[in-house]
Amino acid sequence: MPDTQTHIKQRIEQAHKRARAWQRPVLASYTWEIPSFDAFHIIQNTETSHYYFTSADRSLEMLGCADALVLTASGAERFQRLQYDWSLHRRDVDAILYAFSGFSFDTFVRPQKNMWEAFGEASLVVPKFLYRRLGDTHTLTVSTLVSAKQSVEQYLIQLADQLAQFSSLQTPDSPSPTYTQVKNGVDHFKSSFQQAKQAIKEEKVEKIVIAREEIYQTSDEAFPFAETLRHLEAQQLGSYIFLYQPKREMGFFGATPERLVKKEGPYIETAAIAGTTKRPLSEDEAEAAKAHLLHDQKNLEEHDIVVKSIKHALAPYSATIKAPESPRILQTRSVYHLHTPIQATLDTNASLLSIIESLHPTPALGGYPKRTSVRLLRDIERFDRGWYGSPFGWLSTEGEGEFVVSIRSALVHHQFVAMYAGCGIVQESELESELAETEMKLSPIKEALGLNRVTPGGSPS
Ligand SMILES: C=C(O[C@H]1C=CC=C(C(=O)O)[C@@H]1O)C(=O)O
Repeated sequence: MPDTQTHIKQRIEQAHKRARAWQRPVLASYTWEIPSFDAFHIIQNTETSHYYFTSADRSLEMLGCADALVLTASGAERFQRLQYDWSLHRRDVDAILYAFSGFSFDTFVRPQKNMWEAFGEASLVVPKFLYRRLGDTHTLTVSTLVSAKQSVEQYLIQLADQLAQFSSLQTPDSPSPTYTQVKNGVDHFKSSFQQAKQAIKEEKVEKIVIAREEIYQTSDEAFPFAETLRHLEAQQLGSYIFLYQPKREMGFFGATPERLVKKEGPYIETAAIAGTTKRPLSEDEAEAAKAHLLHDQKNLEEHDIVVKSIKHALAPYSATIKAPESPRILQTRSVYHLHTPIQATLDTNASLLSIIESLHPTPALGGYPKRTSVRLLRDIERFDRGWYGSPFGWLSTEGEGEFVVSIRSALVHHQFVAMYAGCGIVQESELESELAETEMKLSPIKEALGLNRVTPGGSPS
C-alpha cells in the first residue's frame, strides 16, 4: 500500500513539525478505505485494548484497538473537563477523527476497593487503529500522538509493525470457561426495594431506579469477549452492542436497547425507555401483552416521569422538541418496553457532552427528582454501579456522536463477571414482579455466557 504509507508519513511529519513548534504532543491521523473486516476476529486475537460499538440497526460498526490518546476526568465537572481537553486535541487534526467515551454512573467514591477501579469517572479514547463500517463503506483510521522526542521514522516503524500483526493473526481456540455464582444480589435488591418504597412514601422521590448485582467466578483467566459479543450481536437484534476493554483481563460490555442521545449537526435524537413486561413465548399472546403494557397505570407513570424529565433537560438548548403524545412498544428478545422517541433541534452550539451531562441519569436509571434520587442511591445500594447505567458511546471531532445507556451489561474483572439489572420503582411497585423483571433483564447476558437458555420470543422489529 505505497499510497497509504506515503500519506501516513506526511501526516506524521506534519504533526512532528507542529509538536516541535507547539512544544506538546500532537495527534496525527490518516483514514483509508479497506475491504470488509471481522471485528470480533480482531478482538479475539489481539492483546491490545479494545473498544466496540454497533448501532441498534447494525448500520454502523466501530472497533478501536490500542490507544493513541486517553483523556480522563473526575468529579462533578467531569463532562466539561473532558470536553475542554477533547476540544484542544481535536484542533490538531485536519481530518475527522472518532473517539470512544464512557462515564461512571456517579462520582461518589466508595471507600472500599472495588472491581471498577480501573475505569474511572470519565474517559475518552482515540484508538490507534479504528475500523469503521458505515453502510457498505469500510475504513481504517490510524492515529498516533506524535511528540518531538521521537523521530518520524520511529513512529512509522511502530505503526507498520502493529499493522503487520493484524494481517497475520492466528486463530487460537476461544476460551470456554464455566461459571460459578458467587453472589445473586437478591437480598440486597429486596432491602433496596424496601428503602426505595419508604423514600417514595415519605415523598422524598416520586420514582427511583434500584439495581441488582449478580457475580460469577470463571474457571478460566481469559474471558471470551469476542464470542460473547458475537452472540449478543446475533441474538439481541435491535440493541446496541458495546465493549470497553482497557486491558486483556478487564472489560465492560453489554447489549442495550436504550439510546441516550444521538447528535447530527443541530439535530438531537433521544428516547424515554421505561416500563417493562415480559415478552411472551408465543406470538398469540404478544398482542395482549403489548396492549396491557400500553394501558398499565404503574408502567405509564414510570414512563411519563422519564419523558417529562428528558424534555425538561433539553429545553434550555432547544428551539423545538418533538415527541408523540403516548408511548409505543419497543421489543427486545426477552421484554417489551414503553418507548417514546424524542427529537430536538438545538438553538445553541451546546456540545454533545454537555447535553449528555444534562440528561444523565434520566429517571430511567436514576429517579425523580434527579439529585435526591442519586443521593439516596448512594445509601441504598451497597455495591458500586461503576459504568453500569451510564453514558457510553462515540463522538467525532466534528461534534457528532451517539451515546447509549449502558444497561443489560456486565463487567469482567480478572476471573469475575458482575452483571447488572435495575427497575424503576414507583408507589405501586411490587417486590416479586420487580425481582422477576431483573431476571428478564439479566437474561441476555446470561444467555450469551451460556448460563441459561431463554426460549426466543421471535425476532424484534
Ligand atoms: C435499569 C434498567 O432498565 C431501565 C430501562 C428500561 C426499563 C426500565 C424499567 O422498566 O424499569 C428501567 O428504567 C436495566 O435494564 O438495568
